[in-house]
Amino acid sequence: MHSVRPVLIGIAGDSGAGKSSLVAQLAKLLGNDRVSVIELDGYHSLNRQERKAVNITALHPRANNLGLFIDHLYRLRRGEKVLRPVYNHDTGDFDDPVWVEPRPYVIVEGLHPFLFQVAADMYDLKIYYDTHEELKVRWKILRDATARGYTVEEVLAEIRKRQWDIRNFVEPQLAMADTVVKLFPLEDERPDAVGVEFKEPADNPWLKEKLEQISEISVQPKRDWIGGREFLSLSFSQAMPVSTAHVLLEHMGPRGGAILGKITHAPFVMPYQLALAILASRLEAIRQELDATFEGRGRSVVG
Ligand SMILES: Nc1ncnc2c1ncn2[C@@H]1O[C@H](COP(=O)(O)OP(=O)(O)OP(=O)(O)O)[C@@H](O)[C@H]1O
Ligand SMILES: O=C(CO)[C@H](O)[C@H](O)COP(=O)(O)O
Repeated sequence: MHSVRPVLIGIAGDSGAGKSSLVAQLAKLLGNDRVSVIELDGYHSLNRQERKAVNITALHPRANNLGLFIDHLYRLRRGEKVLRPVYNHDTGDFDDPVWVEPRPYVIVEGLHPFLFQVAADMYDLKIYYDTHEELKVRWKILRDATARGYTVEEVLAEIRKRQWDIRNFVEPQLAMADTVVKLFPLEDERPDAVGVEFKEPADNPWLKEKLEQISEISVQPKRDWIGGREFLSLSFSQAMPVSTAHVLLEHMGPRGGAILGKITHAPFVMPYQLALAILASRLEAIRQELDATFEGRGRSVVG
């Protein structure tokens, strides 16, 4: 058992939003050996055939063993390793489970990481990945019709079938998030050209406060209401000079500048690259705070 608990991060969002891709890139920036990933698809309670037989989508909580997941989250937070189940998207069935160690960062990504309050309370940061419908559908078709063995018509039919479950079991997590990251299409031919909007609760606007400290950037947040809660929204739709981004990242956390250096050496930073750097720097800052707290307690208490 570790004496210093991991930083727990939950990344919620619909299928095809880009969660796994985001996590892979964050892990690279933080150091793969410092990150453990929990893919929530492993906690499906029914395989593909069984879901079809009872006519339920993977988004319904009943198609998932969220009790086991919450138990694992609790154990990881305490610094214990867990035997996590694995879902195989090639076969539509389960593989052998694998052990997950509580490394300095544990990132949980999937459909329901903080649907239930008892889970939501355990995270250090809850991110809702709210990719614009146009990108999400394009990306899901591209992926499911190549890597997951579906036809385009099957993917479109599945998306239509899932709408009620998305509204009821995935989107409610929007209002629980510490930050909502919305990717949106730009009028740009390049397939990777996406804009990024950060929405933060008005009572805890971490990014807005950091941006306000940088004279090179003028911040004009827009107000937004999600699930009865006020959010402030900050939008990035243009490339930013790397020198400005560097000043910003240095304000964000202990390794902000170094993280940016790992992402690009170009003179300009694209919005998605900036978002990655901001998120990784925020996680480094949380890790540092947690280490300082445990240092103060003599590094022996698991919180
Ligand atoms: N920022 C991005 N720019 C371009 N393409 C992207 C981006 N993020 C993700 N994609 C593409 O979208 C597809 C879906 O992404 P990913 O598998 O990460 O989604 P997901 O949210 O983890 O989905 P699921 O929950 O269904 O597993 C991938 O094939 C990936 O190539
Ligand atoms: O919503 C999803 C999250 O990835 C998938 O559709 C779900 O995991 C089921 O996967 P598959 O379609 O490969 O059986």
